[in-house]
This record gives sequence, structure tokens and C-alpha cells, in this order.
Amino acid sequence: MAASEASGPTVLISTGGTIAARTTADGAVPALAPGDLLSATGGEAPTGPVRTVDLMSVDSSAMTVADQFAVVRAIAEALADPTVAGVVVTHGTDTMEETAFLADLYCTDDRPVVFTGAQLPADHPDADGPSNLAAALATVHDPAARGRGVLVVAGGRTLPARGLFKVSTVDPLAFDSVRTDLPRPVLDEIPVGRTARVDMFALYPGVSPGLIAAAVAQNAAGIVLAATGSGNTHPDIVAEVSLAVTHGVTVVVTSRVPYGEVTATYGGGGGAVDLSRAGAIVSPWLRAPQARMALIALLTARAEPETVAGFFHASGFFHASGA
Ligand SMILES: NC(=O)C[C@H](N)C(=O)O
Repeated sequence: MAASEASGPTVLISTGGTIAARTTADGAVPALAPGDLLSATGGEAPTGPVRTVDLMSVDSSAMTVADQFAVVRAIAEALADPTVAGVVVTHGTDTMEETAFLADLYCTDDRPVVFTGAQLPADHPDADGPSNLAAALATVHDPAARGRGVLVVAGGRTLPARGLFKVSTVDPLAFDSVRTDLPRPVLDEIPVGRTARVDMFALYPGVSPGLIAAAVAQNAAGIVLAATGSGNTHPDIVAEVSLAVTHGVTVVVTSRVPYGEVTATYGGGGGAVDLSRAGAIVSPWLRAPQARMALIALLTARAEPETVAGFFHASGFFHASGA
């Protein structure tokens, strides 16, 4: 999309979350419509015209995969209008790393797509939502935001969706990134209808291998393991992974550690070397929540294990052999 064509409105898609929440006797719940969110910014940013889409009103921790794909489709529908300058999505922060990443997986348009949210409800005296939304709307008009895929704006910080994770339950600086220059392999068709089931487990000392067997028995198409350290676990888990792969389940290994590359370094029966030999695919940078969204998208498109492996390989950096 040429910059000159996109001089029309920004589309603001609201989905709920704390940015839209009011405090009630039963806890904070999303209640505000996108128009209310806009008025709360008090015209703080020079944003140009804004067209609103009231897509849903949910706490992001309660989002379904169908909801997440609905957000991705709403972004695509907004960008189908060539005059639209860009898109802002308001979303709960709990699972923003997942939905923003899912949107980034299908993002081939140069126009900015910016997610934002808040840590404090809209009726809190220090509510951070209005300034976050104003910053997100301003980002749409920032030439430096073009062609970068989906961005996330919170607490005065702008980060790419790919590699993002939530780092604080309450601090306005809600997010950090495993690294901000990750390659962005993209997928071409946003699926409609039923999506593949992918389960995700964190591994720990004494973890029961039965967890993996249960996922296989319940017909999971894929499993993502947030293993310890650089992708390691107990040999009994490796044995279950091997069985799962034999049953046609695609297994991806990542780490429960927030920073650093996940690599097949360790052996000893339970290391990432052993998991790889058992047929698991190593995700070098994308951590479990984002690796799971990628695996859902790939398996819904009926990707073969080689294609899945190719995606995760392309999501990392080339290492010369022996390096
Ligand atoms: N700060 C937030 O937005 C948290 C909220 N539970 C949500 O994710 O919807």
C-alpha cells in the first residue's frame, strides 16, 4: 500500500480488556465502547479521523482462539479499504502477546497496525489507557511505524508484537521482548472455521509424563513445551514426546526462561538434543504462548511437520555450521 493513498481514517477496533474496564463490586469488567475510549484521550494526539469497530468486550484472559482469529479478520477487513491510514486494536494485556502476534503472522501490509491496552481500569484516577490509546493513534501517523508488522504500544514504549511478552501484572510498562529484531515469516490465508487444538505445558522437576499422554489421548494436533533452560527436561518426557510424534502430533519445544536462544545443546536423555531426536521442533526465539499461536495457525492450514520446522527455523537466525 502506497503511503499517499492511505490518508483516510484510522480504524479503532475495541475488544475489551482493562483499558475498557470499570470497577464494580464484582471486580473490574470491560464496559466501555470504542467511542468512550476515544473521548477519554481528550484529543491528546493529532490523530485525524477515526472509524470505530466495537468487535467484542471481553477480558483477554477469557478470549478463545475463535475470538483471536476474529480480531485478525477485523484487521484485514479494515485494511481492505485502501484509504485507511492504519489500525489500532484495544485489547487486554493478559494475552496481548498472543493476539498481536497472531495478527503479525498474517500482516503483509505496510500500514501500521498497533495494539494497546492498560494496566489500570478506565475509572482509576491514574488510568493509563487514555495516554496509551493516544500514543497508539499517533503511531499510526508515524512514518517510522510503516512496514514493521504489528506493534504494541504501552507505558511510553513501542515494541514489535513478535517476541513480545507481558512482564508486569501492574506496571504501566507492561511488556518486554525476547529480542526486537526477529525475522517475520508470514502466513498467507487467515483460516475460517474450526482451528487446530494445540496444548501448552510448562515443564518442571517431577513433571508427570502423563500430561503429554493426556493431550495425545484428547486428540491435540500439536503440543508446545515450555521446557527448562535452553530446552531441556527429564528423559521420561522425551519418551512421551517420541510417542506423541509417532501418533502424528507436532511437538514444539521452547523455554520457560524469558530471554536467550533455545538451542539443542544438552544431551543425557532429556536434553534438547534428545527432544529433537525424538522428533520435536525447537523454537529458537518464540516463547510458548507465541509458538502455540504459530502452531495453531500452521496446523489449521494442515502444514506438514517439515513446513512447521521451516517456519520455526525461519523465525531464528542463520548459524554457520560449527558456530
Ligand atoms: N491489564 C489487563 O488488560 C488485564 C485484563 N485481565 C485483560 O487482559 O483483559
